[in-house]
Amino acid sequence: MLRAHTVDDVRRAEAAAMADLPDGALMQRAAAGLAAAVLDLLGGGYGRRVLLLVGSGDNGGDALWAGARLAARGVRVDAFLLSDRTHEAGLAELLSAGGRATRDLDDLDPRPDLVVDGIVGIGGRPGLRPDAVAVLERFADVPVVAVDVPSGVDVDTGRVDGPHVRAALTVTFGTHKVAHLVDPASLACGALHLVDLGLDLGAPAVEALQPDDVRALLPRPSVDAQKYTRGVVGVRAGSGTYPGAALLAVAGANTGLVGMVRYVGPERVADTVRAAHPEVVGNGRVQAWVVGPGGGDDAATMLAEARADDVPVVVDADALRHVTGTLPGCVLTPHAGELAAMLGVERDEVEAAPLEHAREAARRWDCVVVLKGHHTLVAAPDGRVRVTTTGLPWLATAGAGDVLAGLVGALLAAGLEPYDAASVGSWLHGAAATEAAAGGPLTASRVAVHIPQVVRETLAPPRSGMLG
Ligand SMILES: NC(=O)C1=CN([C@@H]2O[C@H](COP(=O)(O)OP(=O)(O)OC[C@H]3O[C@@H](n4cnc5c(N)ncnc54)[C@H](O)[C@@H]3O)[C@@H](O)[C@H]2O)[C@@H](O)CC1
Ligand SMILES: Nc1ncnc2c1ncn2[C@@H]1O[C@H](COP(=O)(O)OP(=O)(O)O)[C@@H](O)[C@H]1O
Ligand SMILES: [K+]
Repeated sequence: MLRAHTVDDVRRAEAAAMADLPDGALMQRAAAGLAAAVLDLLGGGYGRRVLLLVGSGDNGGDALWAGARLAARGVRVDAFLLSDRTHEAGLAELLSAGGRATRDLDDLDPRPDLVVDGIVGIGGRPGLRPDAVAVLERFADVPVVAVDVPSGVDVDTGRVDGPHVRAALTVTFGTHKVAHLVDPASLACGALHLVDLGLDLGAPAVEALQPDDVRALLPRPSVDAQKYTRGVVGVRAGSGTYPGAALLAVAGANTGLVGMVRYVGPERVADTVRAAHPEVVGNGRVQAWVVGPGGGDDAATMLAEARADDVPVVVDADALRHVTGTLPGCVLTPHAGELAAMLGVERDEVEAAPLEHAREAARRWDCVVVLKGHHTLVAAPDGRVRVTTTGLPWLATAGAGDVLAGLVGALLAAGLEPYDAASVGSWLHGAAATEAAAGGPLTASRVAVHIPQVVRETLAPPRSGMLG
């Protein structure tokens, strides 16, 4: 599991670790990891040119200590000091290693290969001061390595309300922070690199499933399995106006993860579904329903009929408009526009603070909420949140959400808890999209086709060192 903690969690863990360590030991670990990551990105040291942007706190200290290590490797290092206060020991170390420091923009090497953002870290308030904005604008074409977090983002919420750094790489320390995973701040981080500090941390604020976690959670048939013991998922989707949504939701449900798939909808749509998926049968008992994709005016009835069965329901698309009370055990799968309409706020507000809105929705409807987007959030009513980091922007295509709803329904029917079904489904969906895209465009149907292959690769046992 990739885990992200709040600033308070990190401060507590750092204080505990520092009590047992010599002064400055954590900063040395951080600086060593940062310097190594920078050298890696530069492809070497000697003759390269690096500009450090140095703020007043320990984030600037990390940059200076790392700069000293880079200078010792032959990198030409300039430090631009943004504050009257500077980490003194770090600055002295940089200067004695042959680096330069200035407060004058015009003294800087005009063509650095890389900018290191040590403006602020976890102690920063969101936004940047004009002097920081000016220097970032001057070197706008140069890739930035952010120290700990891209300066200017709100570390605990992932909001970006003002100017902020856009990094190609973020080198963080001890643990990931919420802003590394949650949009829109995650979009400013670039690639992530974690330097271990040996901190002892508690429960994370948000987490992201990794292949091992998905492997452990994936349903698989027991040796004595029958189709009914593996679970049956039912899909109530599609209408005369939107028959395709039924096909896509069924395609997401019918990837072999359950024993059987049922489809309930208009006869003409059912004929199309059966033609494409001969395994699919009609109405009957199910362990989970998927309702809403392409439901149009029938969505309210679909939801009411599914709810009458007292099994978990994945509520998607048109059915989301008919959610009135709490839905314990169920999963809602809105995108930002749909969640905004449900909460009575503007879409922009949800997009600016998806974590806050997903958590609020999960609490309000007492169920798991999947807020779809670049980094889809899966929020549980008790406050836990998982972030999906698989997938790619090509997945933002019509019908992709229908496939996801079907897939999550199948995992629910197979017996996963709603939080696991939603997060594993979203992870598989993203991974299948990446496989389907293979570096290019994709359509929603292709995402469904690639799900079995992703499941296969995820289930394959990790290679043992001894057996090769
Ligand atoms: N505490 C520790 O043991 C460790 C801390 N480390 C580093 O220390 C950082 C935290 O250091 P600090 O607590 O000193 O805090 P920061 O360096 O993040 O920033 C705090 C300083 O920046 C100023 N500031 C706040 N918002 C600003 C803004 N928007 N624009 C300009 N200046 C602003 C504040 O006045 C304050 O002086 C971490 O992010 C990490 O990089 C690492 O060295 C690992 C060990
Ligand atoms: N920028 C992005 N990067 C990666 N995935 C995205 C991005 N934007 C949207 N997605 C994903 O694309 C899918 C779109 O689903 P949805 O909005 O429901 O479309 P539809 O209603 O047409 O099916 C979701 O799984 C969402 O997480
Ligand atoms: K920073």
